[in-house]
Amino acid sequence: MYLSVIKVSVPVAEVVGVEEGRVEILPRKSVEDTDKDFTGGFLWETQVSQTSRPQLLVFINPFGGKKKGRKIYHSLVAPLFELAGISSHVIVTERANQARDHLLKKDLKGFDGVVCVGGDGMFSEILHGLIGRTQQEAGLSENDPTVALQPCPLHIGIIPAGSTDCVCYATVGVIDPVTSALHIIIGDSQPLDVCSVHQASALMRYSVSLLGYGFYGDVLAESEKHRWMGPLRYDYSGTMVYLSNRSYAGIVQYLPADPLLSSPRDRTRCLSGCSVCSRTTERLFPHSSVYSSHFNQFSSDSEGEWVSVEGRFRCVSLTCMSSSCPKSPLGLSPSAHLADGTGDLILVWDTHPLGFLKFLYRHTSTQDQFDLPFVEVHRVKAVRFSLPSGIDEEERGYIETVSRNGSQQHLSVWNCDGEILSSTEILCRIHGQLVRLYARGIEEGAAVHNCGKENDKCQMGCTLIK
Ligand SMILES: Nc1ncnc2c1ncn2[C@@H]1O[C@H](COP(=O)(O)OP(=O)(O)OP(=O)(O)O)[C@@H](O)[C@H]1O
Repeated sequence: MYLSVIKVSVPVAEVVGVEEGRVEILPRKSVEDTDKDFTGGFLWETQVSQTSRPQLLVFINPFGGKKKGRKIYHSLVAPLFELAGISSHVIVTERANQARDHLLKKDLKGFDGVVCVGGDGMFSEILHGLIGRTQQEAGLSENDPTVALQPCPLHIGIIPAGSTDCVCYATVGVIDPVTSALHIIIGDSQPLDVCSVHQASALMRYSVSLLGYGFYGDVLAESEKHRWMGPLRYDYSGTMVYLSNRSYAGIVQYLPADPLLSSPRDRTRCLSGCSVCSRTTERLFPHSSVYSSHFNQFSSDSEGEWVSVEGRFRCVSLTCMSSSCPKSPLGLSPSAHLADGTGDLILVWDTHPLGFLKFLYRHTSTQDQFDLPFVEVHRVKAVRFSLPSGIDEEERGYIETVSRNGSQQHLSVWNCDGEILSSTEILCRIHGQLVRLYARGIEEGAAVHNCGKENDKCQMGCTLIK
């Protein structure tokens, strides 16, 4: 649908700012300016009502990040929703998991999307609530790791207001509440893969970014002991864990993805309109009906052959997206895709401390972190992790065991999107495009700085990527 303004034609879905006599995209407009820009008088009121603007259920975590969730929503986001004619039902949470429980139990009729105002933990609550609700309604058991989960009909919007906003950063390219609000208003739709994590026949959690055993598990466990330090705890804990120089025994089995479709080392980036993800949409939803024809990704005939490796690892990581963040501009796996139905499995074998430091350091630069003799990366559909015989799962956590060479070692824990898992032996499966976000991926022109900041504001020394 096109809106004609004097002699200029622009797609309605792309218009976010209007002034008499000219039309321009104003992604970083301040709220004070939006009155005259956004409505533009009768013309906008008429046109806006013809487009389908979402009905939203909004959850605000008042304690996320710097505790500014409420302020961010009411001063920056709500005025834009109001101007766009969006009706929103706002719930300020009073406890952890309130949003998840609401989504699992309450009437959601009439809502097009759920918005979380908070950080990655809050996003995870929404994710678990919506996936759980959708499976309940479809009569599917989340505890069965072989079941093809039903995609969620409601979109998720993220208004970043946490101390970690990695999912927002990885799907929008910047951490900015106004930009995210505009993606919601426009009704952008970005599919996202989700990894289910099971122990035996019980669902443990869902993950969209990092599942890490070894180094990343230890850093999370260590940082939990130092929460009082604030965000600095991650740097401190990273240093302490690095200095402890640990490696862990394990058996990793994985189900490779089709190597003809893409590779974790093809040096491409998953950007807005990514062709690999678009082909996956066509494969998963051939009749373009997301909710009626979900492809059974785990049918036994299409599964392929599992590969098994055993040894000692510095870390074992599985990531469903690049997992880029301001500290690691290109991310854990720079060529990973948001919505291709696969994850990247990164195996870092035991090595000398300087080698491992080199690997870690390369995450902060554009150097290829996989181009090291002790590192492997595989694009996979599923991963199983188990302990070699002789190591007891019951002894998980930080119970010390004595390794063969006599030095003291520990079992590690799994870091699942910032939460510690209570099991070591797990089965992970990637569910292609299980949820949709109000986002459009990282735009080519916008991906100027991978730290998400503009040229003059970047203090990370991050590398400019075109
Ligand atoms: N009202 C509440 N009181 C306490 N905890 C809450 C409340 N609402 C949500 N939570 C929980 O707070 C956790 C952290 O929230 P969020 O992700 O928004 O902030 P964050 O600052 O990024 O978190 P983190 O400190 O983990 O980095 C989430 O796991 C969520 O379940």
